[in-house]
Amino acid sequence: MSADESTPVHDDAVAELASIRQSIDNIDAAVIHMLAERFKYTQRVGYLKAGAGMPAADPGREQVQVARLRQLAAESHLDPAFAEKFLNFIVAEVIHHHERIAGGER
Ligand SMILES: O=C(O)C(=O)C[C@]1(C(=O)O)C=C[C@@H](O)C=C1
Repeated sequence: MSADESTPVHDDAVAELASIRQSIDNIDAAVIHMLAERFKYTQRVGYLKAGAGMPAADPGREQVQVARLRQLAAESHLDPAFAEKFLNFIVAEVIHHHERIAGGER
């Protein structure tokens, strides 16, 4: 019998997979909503920094953020290296936005 044929075990697995995928989709939606809020705040920071002549990047602040998120990740059984990469990915995009704002782009 091949794995894709209907059996009680297979049907249970299909139902559980569908249920887990609903939760994954809910979590992905929450992540997108949280990122959208974060970028709204960082846009405000971009205008604030540009108006005050402050540099787009703040490596000292980033060091504190990385240390904090690595610690949180470890406590949550998430790979700290992944947490650091994820933060760096977001912050690089924010710095890009800040530079565009400082350069007069909206
Ligand atoms: O806190 C700031 O100064 C920001 O500009 C925000 C932010 C961030 O996205 O968290 C982005 C760039 C900086 O290098 C540090 C942090």
